[in-house]
Amino acid sequence: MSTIQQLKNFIRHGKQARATHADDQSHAKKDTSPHHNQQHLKNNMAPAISEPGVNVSPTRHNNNAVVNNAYSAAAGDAHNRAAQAGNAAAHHVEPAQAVNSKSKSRVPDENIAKIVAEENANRSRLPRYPGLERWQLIEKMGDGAFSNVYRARDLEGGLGEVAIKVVRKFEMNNIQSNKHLHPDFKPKAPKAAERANILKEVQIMRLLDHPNIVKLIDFTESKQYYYIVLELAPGGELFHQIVRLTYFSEELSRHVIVQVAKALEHLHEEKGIVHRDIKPENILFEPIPVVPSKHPKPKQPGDEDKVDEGEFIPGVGGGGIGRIKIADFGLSKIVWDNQTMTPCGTVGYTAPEIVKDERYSKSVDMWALGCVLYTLLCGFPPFYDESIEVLTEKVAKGQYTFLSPWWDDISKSAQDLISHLLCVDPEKRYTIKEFLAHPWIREPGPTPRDEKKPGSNDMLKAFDASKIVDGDKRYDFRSPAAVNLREVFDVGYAVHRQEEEGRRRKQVGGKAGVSRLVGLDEIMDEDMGDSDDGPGQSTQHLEHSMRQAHIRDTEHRGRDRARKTQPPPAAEQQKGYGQHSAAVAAAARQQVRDHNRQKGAFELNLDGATLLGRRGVKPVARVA
Ligand SMILES: Nc1ncnc2c1ncn2[C@@H]1O[C@H](COP(=O)(O)OP(=O)(O)OP(=O)(O)O)[C@@H](O)[C@H]1O
Repeated sequence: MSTIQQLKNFIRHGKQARATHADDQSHAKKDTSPHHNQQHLKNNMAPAISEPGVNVSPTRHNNNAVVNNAYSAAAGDAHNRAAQAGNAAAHHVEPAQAVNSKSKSRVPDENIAKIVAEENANRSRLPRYPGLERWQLIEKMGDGAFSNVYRARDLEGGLGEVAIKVVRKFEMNNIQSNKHLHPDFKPKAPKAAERANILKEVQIMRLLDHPNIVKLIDFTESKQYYYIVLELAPGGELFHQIVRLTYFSEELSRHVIVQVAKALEHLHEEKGIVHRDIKPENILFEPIPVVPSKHPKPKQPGDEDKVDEGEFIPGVGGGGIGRIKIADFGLSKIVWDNQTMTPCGTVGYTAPEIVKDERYSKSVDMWALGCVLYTLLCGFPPFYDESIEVLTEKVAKGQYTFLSPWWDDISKSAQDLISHLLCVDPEKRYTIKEFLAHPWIREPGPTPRDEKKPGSNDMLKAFDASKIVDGDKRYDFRSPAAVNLREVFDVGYAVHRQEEEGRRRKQVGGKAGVSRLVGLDEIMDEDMGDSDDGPGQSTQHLEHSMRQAHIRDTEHRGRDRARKTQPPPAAEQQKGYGQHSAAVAAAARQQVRDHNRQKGAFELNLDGATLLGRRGVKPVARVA
């Protein structure tokens, strides 16, 4: 199968559940019927989300008559909304729901629709989940394919504020039944794979303890949900700060990228883990107050909308960005050395051929690190084209440029470092150690930029950042602009990962007897023989071991952290959580589906704008 075909499949199938979920959301949001409005007050009395067959007993929030009445009414309304959501799903022929009745899911259709509707009907009305009584949900911060992420407070006090990822098991169960709608979708055991992926993510996070990696605090589950309790990164995604600041100074870019690199060093060198999804969405941060610039630079034409980064304070940060934390280990793998049976990087001596394999595997993260650094410095990604075919080719051939005039004032040393990361040959690409030893990292000299940067913001405008405002208003990350910027990142990374890992798999597969890299993914894919009737033995085993995985010793760490990470009031305005995710992804994927339907081709569309179309300056490609 061609790379492009694989990519199409990746986009269509890997992300479809998220789109389905988002479609439900948009329908729920659009409901302005009188009935809906009448029920609004009652709805604000959030019903606890019940599990089928589980009685919902009154909690301390609803143990009086008034609230109980409201609860019943709201529960009734939830049924109506569920029906609407169900209809909406049917209109969209979103497979996860449309074929649900044919699946052997243990959760009946109407209950799934009800739960999804209750979860998503009103973002300001937070659901209550069975088994999460210890936590008070404060705010929804983001969502993923099968999950919602909330900021929450520990009602028992010790752990302060955390992020809780609530993962819906039932959608994972149902996604397997999509395959007949997509002829080329032939997963081995999708239910097992999806569930195993979550467990694997938790399993990997349990191994990690680093200041630049979001810590796992606890893992529990109910019948229908997994609950992953995580250290809170109160600033949200770095992505939002890039959109906000347009581009970063070299000092701030270094501050960010060094911390990401330290996290990767821990993963690669100490734990033998590859992250495989390093991108601005998965780089979170702790906010700091912005110190106004002592000598504000005059704004250049085209930079009118750029928010001033403020003073950079060495060792602390700038632009509102303090400590960096990388998150989302959903695609991560342990790279095993199957001679020593230890994860690669954990032993002092490793045979040359293994070092080579290991290097290939980890080099995917180094490529991504180059993409992130490039983007931080200029505000747009290194690889872009409106056509997915051309984009694929550009990524495969490593065709990028340090575009003039945007790169004119960025140091040659930074460009040199990037060129060692965006290097097509993984053998020549910098390792994490080489990266950290580069002069731009170790001996930062004076940086020539920021004096003059004509029209740099126009590049961002190609992504239509018109809704971005400063002050206490939130940015509109649901805009097509943000959709497209994210999509460009996602597609670029996916192309590269698939290309490089596919090539490697072929090479390694052909060499019998040579040590093989075995990711936990592959172990799972091979071992998880789940049937429709229930999880396979390996999944069960893993689930069992995960149930034992309550991480008690984090209570201390949590307490310390809660003290340290109270965001200062000024920083409050800086945060930008990932509430866009589902809507953004839905819009993007809808666009993709429409394009596929209309043209039979897959293209990225920037609302008719080419990346350079609106900038009004002729680009000069200088360095390839
Ligand atoms: N520890 C955290 N602190 C603050 N925000 C977080 C945290 N974890 C996740 N988020 C927010 O929730 C979003 C979704 O989280 P995450 O990427 O882990 O979910 P996911 O289900 O794996 O998503 P995807 O399907 O895109 O991979 C993040 O992009 C971020 O905005």
